[in-house]
Amino acid sequence: MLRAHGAEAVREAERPLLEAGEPLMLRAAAALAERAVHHLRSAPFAPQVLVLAGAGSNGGDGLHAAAILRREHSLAADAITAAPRRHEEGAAALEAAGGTLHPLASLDEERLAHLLCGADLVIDSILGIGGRPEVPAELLPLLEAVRDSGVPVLAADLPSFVDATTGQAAPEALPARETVTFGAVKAGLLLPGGAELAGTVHLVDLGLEEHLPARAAVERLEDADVRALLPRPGRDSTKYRRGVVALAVGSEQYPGAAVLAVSGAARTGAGMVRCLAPQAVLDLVLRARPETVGHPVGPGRAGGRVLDDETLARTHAVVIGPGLPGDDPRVRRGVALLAGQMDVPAEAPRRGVLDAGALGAIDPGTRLCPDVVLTPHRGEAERLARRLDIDPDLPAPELARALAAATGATVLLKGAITLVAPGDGGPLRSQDDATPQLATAGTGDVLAGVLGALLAAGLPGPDAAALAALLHGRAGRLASRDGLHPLVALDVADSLPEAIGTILADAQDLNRGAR
Ligand SMILES: NC(=O)C1=CN([C@@H]2O[C@H](COP(=O)(O)OP(=O)(O)OC[C@H]3O[C@@H](n4cnc5c(N)ncnc54)[C@H](OP(=O)(O)O)[C@@H]3O)[C@@H](O)[C@H]2O)[C@@H](O)CC1
Ligand SMILES: Nc1ncnc2c1ncn2[C@@H]1O[C@H](COP(=O)(O)OP(=O)(O)O)[C@@H](O)[C@H]1O
Ligand SMILES: [K+]
Repeated sequence: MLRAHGAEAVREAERPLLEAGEPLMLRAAAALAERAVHHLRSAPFAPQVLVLAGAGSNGGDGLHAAAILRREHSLAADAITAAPRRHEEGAAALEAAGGTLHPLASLDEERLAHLLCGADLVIDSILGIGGRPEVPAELLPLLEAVRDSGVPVLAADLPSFVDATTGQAAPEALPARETVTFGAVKAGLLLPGGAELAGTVHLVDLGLEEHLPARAAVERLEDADVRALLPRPGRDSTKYRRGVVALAVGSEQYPGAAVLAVSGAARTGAGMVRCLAPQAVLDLVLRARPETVGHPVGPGRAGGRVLDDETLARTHAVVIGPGLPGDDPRVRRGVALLAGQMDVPAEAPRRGVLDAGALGAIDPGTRLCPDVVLTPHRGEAERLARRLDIDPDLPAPELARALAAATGATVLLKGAITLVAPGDGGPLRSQDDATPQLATAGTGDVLAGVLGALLAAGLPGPDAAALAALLHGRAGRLASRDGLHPLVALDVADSLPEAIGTILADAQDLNRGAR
């Protein structure tokens, strides 16, 4: 699990080490220099490095790194000082190593272009965790020139003009090939904004770990976590023990959503998938997925109980919403079931997914638990926020957190980066496993099914939600050959077994290697 922290937590953690006289900046600079050398390994003879240095400690990191590149790697490294002041100790180190510092104000357009023309790598050390996401006017031409030059950028600690805690980024901030981050992954590197600029994140251990708060600000599941979390069948497994999921999905208007959600659940390894839908929808589902257990919802029974008490007691999670109009009786009953407002046996599931059409049935009085997961995309989240009297324009992390706090449910906010705000107030999860090829109708229905299967298997809501986002994103990448070609939603469901198998097989190989 990647665990990231906000700026304040990092400053607190580094304080005791700095007070003890630990040379943190020199260590950070040495690691930065090492990564620069790594990136220059296939560069032409005598490569050149250009450091953009701010006045704070981030600038100090870059200037010391340039000095180390000169002293220890015999590389030509110089700097542009991007602020009226400069980091004096770093500047002195670079000058002593034979480097040149060009004050930005002294460079005209031609001279700047000339410097960039000779550079093989730019180190962005204008701002670190002290940076605000606004670019001063005098720096705009510099950033534009670097961007236009196409020279790869290595960001020191985090891309400049990104808020280390929220990820908020200035539109002009420089995208990096890699971010070499010091002591701890910064939350802003995992959140929308910063994540798009960071490139690969390389963490440098500075001994901060034991001083960081036990609770991270943002977490991200990785492949090793899939192995730990994903239940796999054993010799004593039965279809009931693996988890039974019931999906109230699909209508005359949107019958295909049922096929997609059911396929997502079945392909994730549910023990049994029940589908509660009109007969015409069930016919379609059964043609695609004959293993589905169908429960017809007739016009006469539309408002009635579709599952009897005994069946309900042997169902472990429900998925309500994909392909349902807001006034479908299954929506009202499903929300009432999950909110505990229905007279059902004690064993009836109180865990499940509210998606699409079911999100409209949530009002300010609806109280849910963290094992119920709401899965809105941005538009649905904004509509829900308005009904719950929450500012719909909040940045994504805050919007997800506010919706979770207002409902008690876990909120999975879909997007290029999928955010999960746990209903119990736990750390935000941020999953960046997807491909833009997933932006096509019906892929969200598949996700609801995946999540339903994981909840039915007994995973806590926040874990199930983050894991579902990871598996769904990975299946999308597989289905599109890493974003190379278009996919349709059913391809994502069909790729789930291979996506899961690949992650588990790789983990097994790693384990063997360690033995
Ligand atoms: N964590 C660790 O263990 C280690 C951390 N280390 C390093 O320290 C870095 C943090 O250093 P830092 O505190 O000096 O802040 P940094 O980001 O360099 O500069 C902030 C200054 O810039 C200014 N400013 C802000 N926004 C601005 C804007 N938009 N446009 C223009 N100016 C702006 C602001 O001044 P203000 O405007 O507020 O007066 C402020 O003074 C950290 O990221 C890491 O690289 C390592 O050396 C050792 C190990
Ligand atoms: N640009 C993108 N990059 C990566 N993933 C995306 C992007 N756009 C959408 N997705 C993913 O595709 C899915 C779309 O879901 P949703 O909007 O509910 O579609 P639908 O309602 O048509 O099923 C979500 O899992 C979302 O995270
Ligand atoms: K930086």
